[in-house]
Formats: sequence, structure tokens, C-alpha cells
Amino acid sequence: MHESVQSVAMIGLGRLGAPIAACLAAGGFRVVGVDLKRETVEAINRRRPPVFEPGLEAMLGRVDDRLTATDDLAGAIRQTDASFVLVPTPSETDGSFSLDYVLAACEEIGEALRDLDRWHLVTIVSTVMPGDTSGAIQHTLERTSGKTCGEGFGLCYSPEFVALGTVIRDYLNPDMLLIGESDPRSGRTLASIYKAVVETDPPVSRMSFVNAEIAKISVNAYVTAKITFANTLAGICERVPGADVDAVTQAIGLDSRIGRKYLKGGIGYGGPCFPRDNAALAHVARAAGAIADFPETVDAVNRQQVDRMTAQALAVIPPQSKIAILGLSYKPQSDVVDESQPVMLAERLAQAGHTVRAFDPAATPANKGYTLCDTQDACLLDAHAVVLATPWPGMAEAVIEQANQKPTIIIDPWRVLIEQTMPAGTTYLPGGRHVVLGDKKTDRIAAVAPPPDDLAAAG
Ligand SMILES: NC(=O)C1=CN([C@@H]2O[C@H](COP(=O)(O)OP(=O)(O)OC[C@H]3O[C@@H](n4cnc5c(N)ncnc54)[C@H](O)[C@@H]3O)[C@@H](O)[C@H]2O)C=CC1
Ligand SMILES: O=C(O)[C@H]1O[C@H](OP(=O)(O)OP(=O)(O)OC[C@H]2O[C@@H](n3ccc(=O)[nH]c3=O)[C@H](O)[C@@H]2O)[C@H](O)[C@@H](O)[C@@H]1O
Repeated sequence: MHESVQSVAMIGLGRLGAPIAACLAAGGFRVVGVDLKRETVEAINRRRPPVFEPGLEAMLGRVDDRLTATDDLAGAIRQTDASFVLVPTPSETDGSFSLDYVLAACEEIGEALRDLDRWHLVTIVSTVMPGDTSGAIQHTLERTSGKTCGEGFGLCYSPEFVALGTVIRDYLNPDMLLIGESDPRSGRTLASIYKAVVETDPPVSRMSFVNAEIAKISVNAYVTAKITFANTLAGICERVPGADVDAVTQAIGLDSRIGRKYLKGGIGYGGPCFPRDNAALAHVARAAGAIADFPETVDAVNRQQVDRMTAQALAVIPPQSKIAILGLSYKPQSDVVDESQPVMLAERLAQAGHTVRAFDPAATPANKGYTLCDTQDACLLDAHAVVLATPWPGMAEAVIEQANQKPTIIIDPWRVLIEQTMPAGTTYLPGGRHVVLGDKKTDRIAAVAPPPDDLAAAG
């Protein structure tokens, strides 16, 4: 434990704040969690997960009496040495992130700091736009506290690189720690808090606020470009006789300049984080008068992936079929459907005149044009075609069982069934592979599926 920081406040106990508060408390800090939502506060105090996150319940079982939750933000600041702000920063229509929640929290933090007779470290973890920490955030804290940043209190910007579904593992095993700091004491203190909790010994990059702000959205923009490159290869491999995207990406991933992570061609990236960060980087570039084409192109090509999947499906599924879509969340082990490609695919196939049923173990999107089923069996009942859109555990087996009972078209964008022997009568379409259907020995996909642009133009 760091000598000066024994207790921390976590402001915002949502998808990130709740698991991180639990990790800090399990790691030995006294943590006061703060949230506006009464049910979230009650859930934490009863050691129940307020959000869907694997492993959170177990982590809450390890916090003993070190974690309490309240809606009293000022009280939490008065009781603690450091605070983390993890409230939403929703995207605006121009691609930038709203600071409304962050500034509302900072107003209250600043007012509490005014009467505090000791130094306190405020760390913004929410993803904010370049310039925000040294701008509106610092100004708000200074105005409301009457103190000078870097003297009366410390300020850091330290975003997380954790993925939903693996928040706890990623938080405890980071590749690196990124810290934008108002002054050396603040950066040093935050680094010591992290080092007391994380299970590895990651490198710490300490820098100015603006560099940390740019670095955060750059990581996501770079990784999405990598995924989009894999998806571009998948689209090519589907049309080139004999080609297999996994053979290509596994080979090129061995080049250390490329690397194998996040190089799986699939259905396109979605979720509450990746899609918005390219839009944010493009906004930063445009606002600065720099070239914005790169992040804009990555975003546009990612959106074309649903066109690619829709074209592939429509090429093999007879008109007015019953289609089962398995998995609607943007990835397994999550209930999130923001920018979910499976949801978009379900809507597109329904628009094309098919009867579409969908099932997800956790997600419940407001469905447009398709039926949301309560069970996997109900979704699969009588289906002519199945799309394994987001392959949760157990789904692959259910699809094979279905195909054993009746001839089925199986569309498998992630190739989870690629090693399986398909039951007789199955039409199997893995994404990213060239497929010769039946005994025609023709390039069926290339011959039948219009390129995505034609499909989009056709409406
Ligand atoms: N979810 C993710 O995987 C990641 C999220 N982030 C960033 O973290 C931030 C938070 O994201 P999530 O945890 O997903 O959001 P969330 O919406 O799940 O949780 C935010 C929580 O903050 C609470 N809140 C809002 N204003 C408050 C206030 N004044 N005082 C106390 N509580 C308040 C809300 O009630 C809510 O429970 C965003 O900026 C996001 O971009 C960054 C990396 C990963
Ligand atoms: O900034 C954020 O908020 C977070 O965004 C992502 O986290 P997340 O969106 O939760 O989940 P990922 O597991 O990274 O997956 C994102 C999307 O990429 C897709 N993906 C991932 C990997 C891959 O090889 N191919 C691919 O299409 C997934 O299917 C999913 O749609 C980043 O991975 C985190 O590091 C970051 O902190």
C-alpha cells in the first residue's frame, strides 16, 4: 500500500467503476463508491453486481468491509485521499465526447475540496477529448475549490484499456499504465496506487494531459484499423478460390511488426467504445485542421462489414426463409448491443423479406422487424438457416444438433464450426473462406453475391 493513500472514492459505479472499485477494495484500499442510482448503491452494499460483468460477484466477495457505496459525493471526498471519476462521456453528433457528467461530478468534488485541509488527488478515468483535462475539467475544479491544481490538489487523466467481459482480468494485468499528470507528485501517487493493486509490473507512461488524451483514443483507433484490415482480407478471401483468411492472418501475425492479437476477421467491430473513438479522432483532426481521412475510412469500412455479411447470407438463403440469429450482443459475455453488427444483420435480413428470430443469453435489444426469442430452442425451431452471429458458449453445439435434425444453412462469420464434420444436407458458409457449394465446382459466392456497394446501392 502507498504510504499516503489508504482510501479512495470511485465516482460512477457502472460497467467500469463497479469492477474497478471491487479490485481496489480487494487489493487493500478502503473504497467509497458513489453513484446517482439508488439501486446501484444498494447492490454494491449488498455485494451484488450492479452491472453484467463476469467475475464481479466473486471479486465483491473478496472486499470484506473495505467497500461501501453512497450517493453522497462530497462525503466520499472528505473521507478519502484520492478519487477516480468514471462517469459516462457520451458521444455528440460531431464525434466529440460530452463532458456534462464529468463536469457535474467535478463541481461537487471541487466544493468538497474547498473545506478539505489536506491534499487530495483527483483522477479522471472517463475517456475525454484532447484538451478537456487542462481545460474545462481543471478550471471547474479550481473554480469550485478555490485551490490551485498541482498545489492544493492533484489532477491526473488516466484512462483504462479494459474490455467489457474481461474488465477485472484486464485491470489487474495491464500492458501499460497511462498517466497524464498536473505535477510529478500526482503522477507518482497514482502510479503507486496502481502498483499496489495490479498483479503484474507494467511500464508506466507519464506525460502531459493532452498526450495521454490523444494516446487513449489512438490505441482504439489503431486496433480498430487492424481489425478492419483483417475484415478486408476476409472479404477478399471469400472471393478468391482456395483462400482462407485465418491462414493469412495467422501467418502475417507472426511478423512482430504486426502481431496476432485483434487480427480476427469476423463481422466487424461494435460496442460502446471502438466505433466512437475513430469518430472522436476524426473530430480532433478536423478541429485542428489536420487530415481526418484515416479514422473516417476505418469507420466507413467497418460499417461495410454488415453489407458483406448480408450479401453472403442473401446469396445462399432462399427467399422468405426462417432465419435464426444466435447472439445479438456485440461480443460474447456481454449484454451490450451498442453498434452491434449482429443486431444490424438481423434487421437487414428481416428487411429483405425473411422471417428472422433471434436469441441472446443476456442482451435484449429493442428489436426492429425480427422476433426476440426467450430460448435458444425457440429461436432455432424450424429454422432454414442459422447465423452464429455472436457465438456464446453452447451455441455451436446447438447449431450442429439442429443441422442433424434437418437440412440447415449454417452461416458462421467467426468460423467456430470450421473443424466440425457437417451433417449431411448442411450448407456451411464460414466467413473469410472461399467456399465451393455442392458439386457444382463453381465459385458460387463470387458468382451470386453482389459486391457490398451494389447491395447498398440497391437499397
Ligand atoms: N465500458 C468500457 O468498456 C470502457 C469505458 N470507458 C470509459 O469509462 C467511462 C464510463 O463508462 P461506463 O462505466 O461504461 O459507463 P456506465 O454508464 O456503465 O457507468 C457510469 C456510471 O456513472 C454514474 N454517474 C453519472 N454521473 C454521476 C455522478 N455525478 N456521480 C456519481 N455517479 C454518476 C451513472 O449512474 C453510472 O452508474 C466512459 O467515459 C467510457 O468511455 C473506458 C474504457 C472502457
Ligand atoms: O476504450 C474502451 O472503452 C475499450 O474498448 C475495447 O474494449 P471492448 O469494446 O469492450 O471489447 P473488445 O473485446 O476489445 O472487442 C471490441 C470489438 O472488436 C471485435 N473484434 C475483436 C478482436 C478481433 O480480432 N476482431 C474483432 O472483430 C469484437 O468482436 C468486438 O465487436 C478495447 O479492447 C479496450 O482496450 C478499451 O478500453
